[in-house]
Amino acid sequence: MDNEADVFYRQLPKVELHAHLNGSVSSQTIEKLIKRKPHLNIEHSMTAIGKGQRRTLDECFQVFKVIHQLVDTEEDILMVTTDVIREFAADSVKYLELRSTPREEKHTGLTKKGYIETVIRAIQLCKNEGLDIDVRFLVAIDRRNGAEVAMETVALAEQFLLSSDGLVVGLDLSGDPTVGDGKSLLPALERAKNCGLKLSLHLSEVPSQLEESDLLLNLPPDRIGHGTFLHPEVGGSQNLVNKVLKNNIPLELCLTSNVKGQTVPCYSQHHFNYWYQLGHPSVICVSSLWRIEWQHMKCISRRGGNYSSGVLLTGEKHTVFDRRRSEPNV
Ligand SMILES: CNc1ncnc2c1ncn2[C@@H]1O[C@H](COP(=O)(O)O)[C@@H](O)[C@H]1O
Repeated sequence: MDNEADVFYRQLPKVELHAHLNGSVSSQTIEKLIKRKPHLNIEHSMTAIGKGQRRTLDECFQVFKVIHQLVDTEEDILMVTTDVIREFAADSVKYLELRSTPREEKHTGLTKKGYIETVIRAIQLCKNEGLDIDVRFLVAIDRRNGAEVAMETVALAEQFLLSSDGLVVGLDLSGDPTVGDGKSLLPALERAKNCGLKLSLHLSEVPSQLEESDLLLNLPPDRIGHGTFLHPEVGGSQNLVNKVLKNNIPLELCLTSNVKGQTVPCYSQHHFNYWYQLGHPSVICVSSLWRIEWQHMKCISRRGGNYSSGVLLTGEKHTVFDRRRSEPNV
């Protein structure tokens, strides 16, 4: 049963700016998908990272591959998107930006255009239901798919930017950070920026992305996803930090995701602390299915402090990580 703190965090109005659609599928929805596709022999444990468990980043990406097998028709996408939006609304998220990579599935007839149209239809359905949540969509580029696909994705996003009545607002660059080359994606990202799509880029999620981040920060992006290894203490550089500061680019910090994916050893060493000390705009986000009940908020919030669970509100300085608390078991 929920304790007083759980109820407090759930009811607190929140903003969620970094939620991968297929990373946000709840276990109830996974159940429904598994029932729809028994022939795939997918077990629940293959689609989630449980309480107390950690996985390598690579294993996290294997989980997405399994979920993608379960979500391969317009019908699935409609169900997943409406379920995800309803669940965020039930968690008192008032503004939600979902992001997802449009996929083509030849065996079901799913097209990338149909994928985006279905997500938009789901957002509209939820709006018509009168849910108290404002939802927007970022079309995602999966960096693993290379420059040509990235350019096609931008062309699609551009179409929907003009035709979706304000629902498609931008472009996300994500995918396994150890694969692919950000430099080759630059022309697609520049085109996106020039046509008015907002850019949220996963940058420096792993230490080896120093040069790539340096290059992509010149765009500059409108927001940065993760940014785990930007600062010098963890192998980044002051030059990268200066670029972020100079352009005042907000960071989307996904604490649970980073700890579960083992790019950050524990909450008390999360780079939230670094950017908060600089007074830099940062927003706390969930990222993926390891969105365990907002629990990470408990370790950064002091009673009476000025944090909300989804967004840093005002600037009164106080302990970011209350070191008297033990690490939450999420
Ligand atoms: C753990 N940190 C991460 N870093 C980079 N990309 C990530 C990610 N978590 C998720 N994704 C991206 O989101 C896709 C799943 O949702 P969609 O099918 O697009 O809705 C993954 O395949 C990956 O491309």
